[in-house]
Amino acid sequence: MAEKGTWTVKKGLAEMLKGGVIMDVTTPEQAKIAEEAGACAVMALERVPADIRAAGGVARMADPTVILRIMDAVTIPVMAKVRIGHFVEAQILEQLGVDYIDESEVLTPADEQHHIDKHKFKVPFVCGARNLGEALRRIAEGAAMIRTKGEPGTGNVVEAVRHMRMMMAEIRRVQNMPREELMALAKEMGAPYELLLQVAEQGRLPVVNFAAGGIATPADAALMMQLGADGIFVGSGIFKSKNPSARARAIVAATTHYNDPQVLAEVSKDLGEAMPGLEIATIAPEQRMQDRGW
Ligand SMILES: O=C(CO)[C@H](O)[C@H](O)COP(=O)(O)O
Repeated sequence: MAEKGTWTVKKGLAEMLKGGVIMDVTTPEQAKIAEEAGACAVMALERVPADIRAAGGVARMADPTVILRIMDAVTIPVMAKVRIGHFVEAQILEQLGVDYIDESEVLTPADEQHHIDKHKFKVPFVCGARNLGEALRRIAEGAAMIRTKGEPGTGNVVEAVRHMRMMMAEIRRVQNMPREELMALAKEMGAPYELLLQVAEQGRLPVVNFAAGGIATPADAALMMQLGADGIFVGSGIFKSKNPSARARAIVAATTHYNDPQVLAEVSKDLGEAMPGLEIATIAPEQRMQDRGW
């Protein structure tokens, strides 16, 4: 059996989630709804991003009691969020035995300059990124999974699209570049050269890349998959909609059958109202979650 905490195991765990939907949940009841709808994992947190946005103040790691109750309620992997740079919250989550930690911009950052040294942990980490340089910096720190950031809690997919298009365009550029130009690009992107070289050779990130932030409909999920996402994170889109179970099932089906318009048309019917959306231009700069971290 592979030893827990090695790079291969950490990365492999994320690969097993490929093609699936990871759903934010705040209670064991929501976790059961997610599992029954076919989620490949759940993410335990105190409030979904739309509620974090509305509440203001400091958003922290969820109460361990709630996380443990969620772990008891489901058989699928349970992830949980820590604040950027808050390595003690991560120590606590590792102690609780969660399957994955999300060092997330959705919570209030604890450190404005430094992310967690994720190599120190046996539990794997996922981190957000808006472009290739940011993704490779997080991977260099030990992230075994990446998700594009989008703008969480808005129900507006436009930023998720922007970040995924940016990531894929940069990967294509690197792939087609003469090798002697890579070092200068590594310097410009602030990306480790060895990782950039891997991207050039493999034509993809060294770890799986899900899409997150603002996905609210089955069509949004399929759009992100067609743009190249390996899977989907949905938070507010499900539990801030009128019928969470139906919408959760539909988003799972749309993620699986993302290239089949007939299925997409079918699963998009009769879902009740989607979450209310937010125009990105109306968000004050200091409330933009995607700009947290670097
Ligand atoms: O993984 C996440 C960020 O850490 C969230 O699950 C994701 O960003 C949720 O965003 P939204 O509420 O817009 O679906």
